[in-house]
Amino acid sequence: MPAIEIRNIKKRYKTLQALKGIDLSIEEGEFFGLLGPNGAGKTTLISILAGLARADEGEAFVLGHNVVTDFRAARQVLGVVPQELVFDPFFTVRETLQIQSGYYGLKRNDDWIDEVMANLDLTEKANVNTRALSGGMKRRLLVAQALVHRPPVIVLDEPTAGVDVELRQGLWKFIARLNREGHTVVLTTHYLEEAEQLCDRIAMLRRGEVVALDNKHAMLQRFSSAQLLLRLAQGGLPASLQGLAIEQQIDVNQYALRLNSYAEVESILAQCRAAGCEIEEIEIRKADLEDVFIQVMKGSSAAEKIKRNA
Ligand SMILES: Nc1ncnc2c1ncn2[C@@H]1O[C@H](COP(=O)(O)OP(=O)(O)OP(=O)(O)O)[C@@H](O)[C@H]1O
Repeated sequence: MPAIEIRNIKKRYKTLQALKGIDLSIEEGEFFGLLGPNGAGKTTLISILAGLARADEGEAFVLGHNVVTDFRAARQVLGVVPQELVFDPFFTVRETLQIQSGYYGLKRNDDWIDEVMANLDLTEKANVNTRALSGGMKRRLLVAQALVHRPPVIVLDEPTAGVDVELRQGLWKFIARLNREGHTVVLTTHYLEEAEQLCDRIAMLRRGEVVALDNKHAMLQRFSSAQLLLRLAQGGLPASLQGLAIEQQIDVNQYALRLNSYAEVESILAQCRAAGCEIEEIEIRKADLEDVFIQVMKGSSAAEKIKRNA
Protein backbone atom coordinates (compact mmCIF):
# COMPACT_ATOMS: atom_id res chain seq x y z
CA MET A 1 0.00 0.00 0.00
CA PRO A 2 1.42 3.44 -0.89
CA ALA A 3 2.20 5.79 2.00
CA ILE A 4 0.60 8.63 0.05
CA GLU A 5 -1.70 8.34 -2.93
CA ILE A 6 -2.90 11.47 -4.69
CA ARG A 7 -5.39 11.08 -7.52
CA ASN A 8 -6.32 13.91 -9.86
CA ILE A 9 -6.34 16.56 -7.14
CA LYS A 10 -7.58 19.95 -8.32
CA LYS A 11 -7.88 23.13 -6.31
CA ARG A 12 -8.98 26.59 -7.38
CA TYR A 13 -8.76 29.85 -5.43
CA LYS A 14 -11.20 32.21 -7.15
CA THR A 15 -9.66 32.74 -10.59
CA LEU A 16 -6.43 30.93 -9.83
CA GLN A 17 -6.18 27.21 -10.59
CA ALA A 18 -3.61 26.37 -7.89
CA LEU A 19 -3.59 22.60 -8.57
CA LYS A 20 -4.48 21.31 -12.01
CA GLY A 21 -4.96 17.57 -11.47
CA ILE A 22 -2.07 16.13 -9.48
CA ASP A 23 -1.37 12.40 -9.49
CA LEU A 24 1.35 11.07 -7.21
CA SER A 25 2.03 7.82 -5.47
CA ILE A 26 4.69 7.67 -2.77
CA GLU A 27 5.73 4.28 -1.46
CA GLU A 28 6.27 3.40 2.19
CA GLY A 29 9.83 4.10 3.28
CA GLU A 30 10.60 6.59 0.52
CA PHE A 31 12.39 9.89 1.11
CA PHE A 32 10.51 11.99 -1.41
CA GLY A 33 11.21 15.56 -2.50
CA LEU A 34 8.49 17.91 -3.66
CA LEU A 35 10.17 20.85 -5.37
CA GLY A 36 8.93 23.88 -7.22
CA PRO A 37 9.20 27.65 -7.38
CA ASN A 38 7.16 29.95 -5.11
CA GLY A 39 3.48 29.54 -5.78
CA ALA A 40 3.81 26.16 -7.54
CA GLY A 41 1.20 24.62 -5.23
CA LYS A 42 3.33 22.60 -2.80
CA THR A 43 1.77 23.99 0.37
CA THR A 44 -1.74 23.72 -1.07
CA LEU A 45 -1.14 20.03 -1.80
CA ILE A 46 0.23 19.43 1.69
CA SER A 47 -2.72 21.27 3.26
CA ILE A 48 -5.10 18.97 1.39
CA LEU A 49 -3.20 15.91 2.64
CA ALA A 50 -3.35 17.23 6.20
CA GLY A 51 -7.09 17.91 5.92
CA LEU A 52 -6.56 21.67 6.33
CA ALA A 53 -7.89 22.47 2.85
CA ARG A 54 -10.47 20.74 0.66
CA ALA A 55 -9.71 19.70 -2.90
CA ASP A 56 -12.34 20.63 -5.50
CA GLU A 57 -11.81 17.33 -7.25
CA GLY A 58 -9.85 14.14 -6.77
CA GLU A 59 -8.92 12.03 -3.78
CA ALA A 60 -5.96 11.67 -1.44
CA PHE A 61 -5.02 8.82 0.87
CA VAL A 62 -2.46 8.43 3.64
CA LEU A 63 -1.64 4.76 4.21
CA GLY A 64 -4.94 3.90 2.59
CA HIS A 65 -7.04 6.33 4.66
CA ASN A 66 -9.03 8.86 2.67
CA VAL A 67 -8.06 12.32 3.99
CA VAL A 68 -11.68 13.51 3.86
CA THR A 69 -13.95 10.55 4.59
CA ASP A 70 -11.49 8.90 6.98
CA PHE A 71 -9.92 12.08 8.31
CA ARG A 72 -9.07 10.94 11.85
CA ALA A 73 -7.28 7.79 10.78
CA ALA A 74 -5.41 9.68 8.04
CA ARG A 75 -4.32 12.38 10.50
CA GLN A 76 -3.16 9.77 13.03
CA VAL A 77 -0.60 8.31 10.61
CA LEU A 78 0.60 11.66 9.31
CA GLY A 79 2.94 14.22 10.88
CA VAL A 80 3.05 17.58 9.12
CA VAL A 81 5.57 20.30 9.78
CA PRO A 82 3.83 23.40 8.44
CA GLN A 83 5.56 26.45 7.02
CA GLU A 84 3.89 28.94 9.31
CA LEU A 85 5.04 29.45 12.88
CA VAL A 86 1.97 29.55 15.12
CA PHE A 87 1.83 28.45 18.74
CA ASP A 88 -0.25 29.00 21.78
CA PRO A 89 1.99 31.51 23.57
CA PHE A 90 0.93 30.47 27.08
CA PHE A 91 2.70 27.13 27.20
CA THR A 92 6.28 25.99 27.51
CA VAL A 93 7.99 23.79 24.94
CA ARG A 94 7.40 20.63 26.99
CA GLU A 95 3.77 21.52 27.69
CA THR A 96 3.15 22.19 24.01
CA LEU A 97 4.48 18.72 23.18
CA GLN A 98 2.48 17.11 25.99
CA ILE A 99 -0.73 18.79 24.82
CA GLN A 100 -0.02 17.68 21.27
CA SER A 101 0.48 14.10 22.53
CA GLY A 102 -2.89 14.40 24.26
CA TYR A 103 -4.56 15.19 20.92
CA TYR A 104 -3.39 11.80 19.75
CA GLY A 105 -4.50 10.07 22.94
CA LEU A 106 -0.92 9.47 24.14
CA LYS A 107 -0.68 9.84 27.91
CA ARG A 108 2.76 8.58 28.85
CA ASN A 109 4.84 9.99 26.04
CA ASP A 110 7.60 11.74 27.99
CA ASP A 111 10.45 9.43 27.00
CA TRP A 112 9.78 10.08 23.34
CA ILE A 113 9.24 13.80 23.97
CA ASP A 114 12.67 13.89 25.68
CA GLU A 115 14.27 12.05 22.78
CA VAL A 116 12.71 14.33 20.18
CA MET A 117 13.75 17.43 22.14
CA ALA A 118 17.31 16.12 22.52
CA ASN A 119 17.59 15.39 18.81
CA LEU A 120 16.31 18.81 17.87
CA ASP A 121 18.48 20.54 20.44
CA LEU A 122 15.46 21.78 22.38
CA THR A 123 16.21 20.23 25.78
CA GLU A 124 17.58 23.47 27.22
CA LYS A 125 14.39 25.23 26.20
CA ALA A 126 12.03 22.58 27.59
CA ASN A 127 10.65 24.90 30.26
CA VAL A 128 10.76 28.11 28.27
CA ASN A 129 7.56 29.74 27.16
CA THR A 130 7.01 29.44 23.41
CA ARG A 131 6.61 33.21 23.00
CA ALA A 132 10.21 33.62 24.21
CA LEU A 133 11.67 31.35 21.52
CA SER A 134 13.66 32.66 18.57
CA GLY A 135 12.39 31.99 15.03
CA GLY A 136 14.77 29.06 14.57
CA MET A 137 13.75 27.55 17.93
CA LYS A 138 10.08 27.87 16.99
CA ARG A 139 10.81 26.01 13.76
CA ARG A 140 12.41 23.20 15.82
CA LEU A 141 9.34 23.04 18.03
CA LEU A 142 7.12 22.74 14.95
CA VAL A 143 9.17 19.75 13.84
CA ALA A 144 8.96 18.23 17.34
CA GLN A 145 5.19 18.74 17.38
CA ALA A 146 4.80 16.90 14.09
CA LEU A 147 6.82 13.95 15.39
CA VAL A 148 5.24 13.63 18.82
CA HIS A 149 2.97 10.72 17.86
CA ARG A 150 5.68 8.91 15.87
CA PRO A 151 3.77 9.17 12.62
CA PRO A 152 4.74 6.61 9.97
CA VAL A 153 4.39 9.33 7.29
CA ILE A 154 6.20 12.63 7.88
CA VAL A 155 5.66 15.67 5.66
CA LEU A 156 7.96 18.64 6.08
CA ASP A 157 7.10 21.91 4.36
CA GLU A 158 10.33 23.90 4.18
CA PRO A 159 11.47 22.90 7.65
CA THR A 160 14.88 24.51 7.34
CA ALA A 161 13.79 27.99 6.29
CA GLY A 162 15.46 30.40 8.70
CA VAL A 163 17.27 27.66 10.57
CA ASP A 164 21.01 27.79 11.21
CA VAL A 165 23.44 25.36 9.60
CA GLU A 166 24.07 23.39 12.77
CA LEU A 167 20.42 22.62 13.40
CA ARG A 168 19.82 21.93 9.73
CA GLN A 169 22.43 19.18 9.91
CA GLY A 170 21.08 17.88 13.22
CA LEU A 171 17.54 17.88 11.89
CA TRP A 172 18.48 15.98 8.76
CA LYS A 173 20.42 13.42 10.76
CA PHE A 174 17.34 12.79 12.89
CA ILE A 175 14.93 12.68 9.94
CA ALA A 176 17.29 10.39 8.00
CA ARG A 177 17.37 8.07 11.02
CA LEU A 178 13.57 8.00 11.17
CA ASN A 179 13.54 7.25 7.44
CA ARG A 180 16.02 4.39 7.94
CA GLU A 181 13.74 3.06 10.67
CA GLY A 182 10.91 2.88 8.13
CA HIS A 183 9.17 6.26 8.28
CA THR A 184 8.18 7.73 4.92
CA VAL A 185 9.42 11.29 4.51
CA VAL A 186 8.12 13.92 2.11
CA LEU A 187 10.06 17.15 1.97
CA THR A 188 9.60 20.49 0.29
CA THR A 189 12.59 22.77 0.28
CA HIS A 190 14.14 25.59 -1.67
CA TYR A 191 17.60 24.29 -0.78
CA LEU A 192 18.17 22.05 -3.76
CA GLU A 193 21.45 20.65 -2.42
CA GLU A 194 19.48 19.41 0.58
CA ALA A 195 16.99 17.62 -1.66
CA GLU A 196 19.81 16.21 -3.76
CA GLN A 197 21.54 14.81 -0.70
CA LEU A 198 18.50 13.35 0.99
CA CYS A 199 15.75 12.38 -1.43
CA ASP A 200 15.44 9.15 -3.41
CA ARG A 201 12.72 10.39 -5.71
CA ILE A 202 11.72 13.87 -6.72
CA ALA A 203 8.65 15.55 -8.15
CA MET A 204 8.91 19.04 -9.59
CA LEU A 205 5.78 21.13 -9.54
CA ARG A 206 5.14 24.21 -11.62
CA ARG A 207 1.91 26.21 -11.65
CA GLY A 208 -0.09 23.39 -10.17
CA GLU A 209 1.23 20.63 -12.41
CA VAL A 210 3.82 17.90 -11.97
CA VAL A 211 6.39 18.70 -14.66
CA ALA A 212 9.00 16.09 -13.71
CA LEU A 213 8.85 12.97 -11.58
CA ASP A 214 11.68 10.51 -11.29
CA ASN A 215 14.36 8.87 -9.27
CA LYS A 216 16.98 11.50 -8.42
CA HIS A 217 19.84 9.79 -10.27
CA ALA A 218 17.77 9.22 -13.40
CA MET A 219 16.68 12.84 -13.30
CA LEU A 220 20.25 14.07 -13.01
CA GLN A 221 21.29 11.90 -15.94
CA ARG A 222 18.35 12.55 -18.20
CA PHE A 223 17.95 16.26 -17.86
CA SER A 224 21.43 17.50 -17.40
CA SER A 225 24.80 16.42 -18.65
CA ALA A 226 28.14 17.45 -17.21
CA GLN A 227 29.76 20.69 -18.29
CA LEU A 228 33.24 21.56 -19.39
CA LEU A 229 34.20 25.06 -18.27
CA LEU A 230 36.91 26.68 -20.35
CA ARG A 231 38.64 30.00 -19.87
CA LEU A 232 40.58 31.01 -22.95
CA ALA A 233 43.66 33.22 -22.68
CA GLN A 234 42.94 34.64 -26.11
CA GLY A 235 40.64 34.16 -29.06
CA GLY A 236 37.02 33.08 -29.08
CA LEU A 237 35.50 29.65 -29.01
CA PRO A 238 36.14 27.79 -32.32
CA ALA A 239 33.07 27.78 -34.56
CA SER A 240 32.97 23.97 -34.49
CA LEU A 241 32.32 24.08 -30.72
CA GLN A 242 29.74 26.86 -30.64
CA GLY A 243 26.90 24.35 -30.81
CA LEU A 244 27.99 22.83 -27.50
CA ALA A 245 28.05 26.15 -25.65
CA ILE A 246 25.34 26.37 -22.99
CA GLU A 247 25.56 30.15 -23.00
CA GLN A 248 27.56 32.27 -25.41
CA GLN A 249 29.99 33.40 -22.73
CA ILE A 250 29.53 33.09 -19.01
CA ASP A 251 32.25 35.64 -18.39
CA VAL A 252 34.93 37.28 -20.55
CA ASN A 253 36.42 34.43 -22.57
CA GLN A 254 34.80 31.84 -20.32
CA TYR A 255 32.56 29.21 -21.84
CA ALA A 256 30.47 26.33 -20.53
CA LEU A 257 30.18 23.43 -22.95
CA ARG A 258 27.74 20.57 -22.66
CA LEU A 259 29.52 17.25 -22.16
CA ASN A 260 27.57 14.16 -23.10
CA SER A 261 30.44 11.93 -22.08
CA TYR A 262 33.88 12.47 -20.62
CA ALA A 263 35.40 11.02 -23.81
CA GLU A 264 34.38 14.21 -25.60
CA VAL A 265 36.92 16.26 -23.60
CA GLU A 266 39.82 15.05 -25.74
CA SER A 267 38.20 16.07 -29.03
CA ILE A 268 37.13 19.46 -27.63
CA LEU A 269 40.67 20.23 -26.51
CA ALA A 270 42.05 19.10 -29.87
CA GLN A 271 39.65 21.43 -31.70
CA CYS A 272 40.74 24.33 -29.46
CA ARG A 273 44.40 23.57 -30.18
CA ALA A 274 43.80 23.35 -33.90
CA ALA A 275 42.03 26.72 -33.87
CA GLY A 276 44.95 28.29 -32.01
CA CYS A 277 43.05 28.99 -28.75
CA GLU A 278 45.15 29.03 -25.65
CA ILE A 279 43.36 27.53 -22.64
CA GLU A 280 43.97 29.29 -19.35
CA GLU A 281 41.69 27.28 -17.09
CA ILE A 282 39.73 24.09 -17.42
CA GLU A 283 37.19 22.49 -15.13
CA ILE A 284 34.65 19.70 -15.38
CA ARG A 285 31.46 20.35 -13.46
CA LYS A 286 28.96 17.59 -12.78
CA ALA A 287 25.32 18.49 -13.15
CA ASP A 288 23.43 19.06 -9.93
CA LEU A 289 19.77 19.27 -9.05
CA GLU A 290 19.80 23.02 -9.52
CA ASP A 291 20.75 22.59 -13.19
CA VAL A 292 17.95 20.05 -13.58
CA PHE A 293 15.49 22.36 -11.85
CA ILE A 294 16.35 25.29 -14.11
CA GLN A 295 16.11 23.12 -17.24
CA VAL A 296 12.80 21.58 -16.22
CA MET A 297 11.27 24.94 -15.35
CA LYS A 298 12.54 26.51 -18.61
CA GLY A 299 11.31 23.52 -20.62
CA SER A 300 7.85 23.49 -19.10
CA SER A 301 7.47 27.23 -19.53
CA ALA A 302 8.40 26.90 -23.24
CA ALA A 303 5.94 24.01 -23.65
CA GLU A 304 3.22 26.11 -22.05
CA LYS A 305 3.83 28.99 -24.47
CA ILE A 306 3.60 26.62 -27.45
CA LYS A 307 0.34 25.21 -26.06
CA ARG A 308 -1.06 28.72 -25.55
CA ASN A 309 -0.13 29.81 -29.07
CA ALA A 310 -1.44 26.67 -30.73
N1 LIG B 1 -5.83 30.77 0.74
C1 LIG B 1 -5.50 31.17 -0.49
N2 LIG B 1 -6.27 32.04 -1.17
C2 LIG B 1 -5.97 32.43 -2.42
N3 LIG B 1 -4.86 32.01 -3.10
C3 LIG B 1 -4.06 31.14 -2.47
C4 LIG B 1 -4.31 30.68 -1.14
N4 LIG B 1 -3.34 29.83 -0.79
C5 LIG B 1 -2.49 29.77 -1.85
N5 LIG B 1 -2.91 30.55 -2.85
C6 LIG B 1 -2.28 30.71 -4.17
O1 LIG B 1 -2.12 29.41 -4.74
C7 LIG B 1 -0.87 29.27 -5.42
C8 LIG B 1 -0.10 28.12 -4.83
O2 LIG B 1 0.35 28.50 -3.53
P1 LIG B 1 1.16 27.53 -2.56
O3 LIG B 1 1.33 28.24 -1.27
O4 LIG B 1 0.52 26.19 -2.55
O5 LIG B 1 2.56 27.44 -3.33
P2 LIG B 1 3.95 26.86 -2.83
O6 LIG B 1 4.46 26.01 -3.95
O7 LIG B 1 3.82 26.24 -1.51
O8 LIG B 1 4.82 28.19 -2.74
P3 LIG B 1 6.03 28.59 -1.73
O9 LIG B 1 7.25 27.91 -2.27
O10 LIG B 1 6.10 30.07 -1.92
O11 LIG B 1 5.66 28.18 -0.37
C9 LIG B 1 -0.17 30.62 -5.28
O12 LIG B 1 -0.39 31.36 -6.45
C10 LIG B 1 -0.87 31.26 -4.08
O13 LIG B 1 -0.86 32.67 -4.19
